[in-house]
Amino acid sequence: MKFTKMHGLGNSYIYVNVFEETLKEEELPELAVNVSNKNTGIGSDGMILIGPSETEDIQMRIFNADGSEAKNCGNGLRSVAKYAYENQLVKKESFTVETLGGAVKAHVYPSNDNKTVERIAVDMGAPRLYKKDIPMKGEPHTTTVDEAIEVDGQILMMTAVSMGNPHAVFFVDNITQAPVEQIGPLLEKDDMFPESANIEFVEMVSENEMHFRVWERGSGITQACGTGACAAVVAAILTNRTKKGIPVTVHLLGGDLEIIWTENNSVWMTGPAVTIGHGEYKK
Ligand SMILES: N[C@@H](CCC[C@H](N)C(=O)O)C(=O)O
Repeated sequence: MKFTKMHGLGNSYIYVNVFEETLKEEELPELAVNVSNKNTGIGSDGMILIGPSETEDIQMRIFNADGSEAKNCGNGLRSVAKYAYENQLVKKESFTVETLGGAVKAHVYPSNDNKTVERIAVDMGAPRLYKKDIPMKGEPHTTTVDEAIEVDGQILMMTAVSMGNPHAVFFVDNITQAPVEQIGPLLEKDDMFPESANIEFVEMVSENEMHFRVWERGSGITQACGTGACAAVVAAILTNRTKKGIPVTVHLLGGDLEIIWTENNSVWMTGPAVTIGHGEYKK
């Protein structure tokens, strides 16, 4: 199986071009687990398939390192956009990508010779806030904004946001002391999230800057999470820490993303994507 390894701010995936490779549906979860293993596989946070779409210009499917299929991936979308443009799967700078979490619009900024792309903006669409859309247990048409929950004997204030995939965001005073490894795995699989959740910790620096750490559903601690960064900015706005229309620089372990929730209810994410290399994986 031919593959390309790419990363967005250190959040790396094995990308498979399924316009060319034929993979069986039933082998995908195990393949994702195997390629992601850093000792016996290639080493990554999961596997992403780039393929044809019946409704959009291209399709992305994302599998976490534990083989679970997720509905969206921000860092993956920027890498998919770069790959699709550089490999001429799309021939325009703005195009649409189908994900299980809905369709999104990507815009690539190519080099002068049009051959390479380093920076990509993605319109991730409107955040979904109702419990039924996260999904979360409870009244389907209510939201979770700065709501107290008890985890591991601690009371934490949680804001829940779906960016096509589920996120629970917690604001902390000092990001270096955020209990990512302690609370992340406990909350990820808590009963209140029937499909599990990505868990994020955020320290506000100002209304246009924040520090961010993540425990990703199905992959654990990663260097960055694009949908998580979008959810964090939405949560900061919902809890009056910043405002719609103000660009926010999100400092993740692997680097920075620019996020803005616009007045017309779209969350834009702008940042880099990098190709690490290509190879052939013996299945
Ligand atoms: N790293 C991603 C998110 C990948 C999926 C996530 N772990 C989930 O299960 O929802 C990103 O950059 O958004």
